[in-house]
Amino acid sequence: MECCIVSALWYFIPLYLLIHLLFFVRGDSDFTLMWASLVGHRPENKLKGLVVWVTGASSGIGEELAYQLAKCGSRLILSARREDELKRVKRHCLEHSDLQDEDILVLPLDLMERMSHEEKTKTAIQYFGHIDILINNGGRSQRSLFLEASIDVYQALMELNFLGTVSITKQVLPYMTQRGIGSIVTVSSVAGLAGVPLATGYSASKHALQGFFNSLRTELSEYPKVFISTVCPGPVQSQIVHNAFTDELNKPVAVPGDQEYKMPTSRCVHLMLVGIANGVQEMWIAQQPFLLFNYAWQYTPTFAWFLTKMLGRKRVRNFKAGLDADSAYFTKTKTS
Ligand SMILES: NC(=O)c1ccc[n+]([C@@H]2O[C@H](COP(=O)([O-])OP(=O)(O)OC[C@H]3O[C@@H](n4cnc5c(N)ncnc54)[C@H](O)[C@@H]3O)[C@@H](O)[C@H]2O)c1
Repeated sequence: MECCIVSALWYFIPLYLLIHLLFFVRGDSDFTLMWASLVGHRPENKLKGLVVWVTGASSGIGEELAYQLAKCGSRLILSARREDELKRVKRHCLEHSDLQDEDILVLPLDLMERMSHEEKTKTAIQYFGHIDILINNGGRSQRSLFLEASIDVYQALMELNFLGTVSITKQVLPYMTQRGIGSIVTVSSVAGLAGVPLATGYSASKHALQGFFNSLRTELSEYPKVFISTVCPGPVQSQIVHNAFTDELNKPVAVPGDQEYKMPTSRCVHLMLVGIANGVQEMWIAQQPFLLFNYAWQYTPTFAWFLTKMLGRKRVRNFKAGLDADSAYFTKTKTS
């Protein structure tokens, strides 16, 4: 009998390790999220009927969040600065889901206008009665060298990505602690875990978010049903490069480059919703080699530094030559 168990283990353990290795190499999310997507709750079962507030809902990840949440049957509050774009997203949601007009509130909001956040939150609460999930998604990236960029750009990045997010959270969280239930989900980035050349201010703002929400999660331990989640995507198809800050405020990115090599927005958002449905606290969502890079940062930082310097040098050189800095990681450098 003992002999049978030992020989079964001889087969089982390598098979188990092989499955893990395959997921590791082929996967596009961390182990916890991967596990949740295999055996966890389905978003369509868990998120139906919940009230979800999405900031930055007018394009990219936020727009796709609106579409997939609408299909799950969540009731939505859609926020960004441009009302016409939000109305377009709302129309699309209504055309492709069973939601009714009254299930979606368009609530224009500028994350940088912090004085307005209390009133906006009251409007949302008055409309739906409560908020189940706040998804802090709105934000902008950066494409400029620190030596060339104005300090105003750094101020704007912190005001928008960090303080804007903290400000909305400050307004919404008391309603959740009062009810004893709710989720605050914040879209951070791989740049919130590791350093990224040409994005020193962006990376700093996302590191700030990581530090803030990791601390807040611990502070809220007496509210076991109030969840704090951070999402760390690698490159995802969206308008993020077009909308990035450069070395001066209001100066557009010269060479946004193509987005094709990045993770499809729908895949990223699907994994996010799986993570939200299963209360995953930190989600790493990235195609390879970015996912491996995250693991390297976590477990072998010296090796990660070596990689960062090698790839970073290439990225900076391409940028200085006026080429698209991003696609340089993957293909021959592209000029448009
Ligand atoms: N796309 C990626 O590769 C990637 C990777 C990691 C993290 N992220 C993060 O994902 C989030 C969404 O970005 P995206 O990729 O969809 O880019 P995007 O540019 O397509 O969307 C950004 C959204 O934020 C909104 N926004 C910008 N400034 C705002 C302001 N002052 N007030 C209110 N809303 C504002 C925009 O209107 C838009 O709706 C961001 O927080 C970004 O940092 C993106």
